[in-house]
Amino acid sequence: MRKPIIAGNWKMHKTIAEALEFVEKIKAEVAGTDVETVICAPFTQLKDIKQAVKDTNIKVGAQNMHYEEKGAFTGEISAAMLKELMVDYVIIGHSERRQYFNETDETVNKKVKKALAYDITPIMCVGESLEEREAEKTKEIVKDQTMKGLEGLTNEQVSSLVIAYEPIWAIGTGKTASSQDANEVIAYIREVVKDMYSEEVSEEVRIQYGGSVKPSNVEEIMNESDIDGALVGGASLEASDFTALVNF
Ligand SMILES: O=C(CO)COP(=O)(O)O
Repeated sequence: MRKPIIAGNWKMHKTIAEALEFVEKIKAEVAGTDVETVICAPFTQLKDIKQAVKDTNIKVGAQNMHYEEKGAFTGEISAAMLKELMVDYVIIGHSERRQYFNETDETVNKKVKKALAYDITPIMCVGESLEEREAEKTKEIVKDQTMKGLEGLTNEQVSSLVIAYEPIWAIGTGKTASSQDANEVIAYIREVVKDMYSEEVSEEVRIQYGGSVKPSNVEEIMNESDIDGALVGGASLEASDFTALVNF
């Protein structure tokens, strides 16, 4: 059985004080859940959040990292730096990073490998744009991104990571893919993983949906056969919404 995983992606929101206030509000509310609960926060908050959740089941993720070990990469953060903070997850290849920060399938692949080498679980994002969807290229795009992103990994590594299917047109727009559509694409990604690795790996890898997930639609999405979780932007910023998502 794949453990459900709800992850909040705060993007560029919250100060440390606001983050800690949020954590205090959700701690008790998510204490009894079997759902893996993850907060992906900006770098500046990670240390304090990790400290604040230390006696809870809440996991902490970063939103990006560099693939090199160290060096002259002004403004970047390495896997070792995240590991030092005991970060559990790292989002890799979010569409906003692909769009605004030149992230490519090749850098995504390098980052996935580096995160795994440091025992940080990657949440690797894939997803098509509106033009690509309208041109009926959704499957082609997600297949390409999945294959390139996961290239050269072991079965065990792929089984352990998380993939997030986030159609770009559904991010922050209020437009959600219908749960059936999202499930169909996610089942297809599972097929791609099966062809690349094995049936067992494809049954073990967890695949989330992301794009305008909110308390009112999370249950329907989570009830789909192939969707194991959600990667949530806007609705993860309010403690009451986030706890509702985790307790879907
Ligand atoms: O990009 C997302 C999560 O990574 C989705 O954002 P929204 O939930 O705000 O649409």
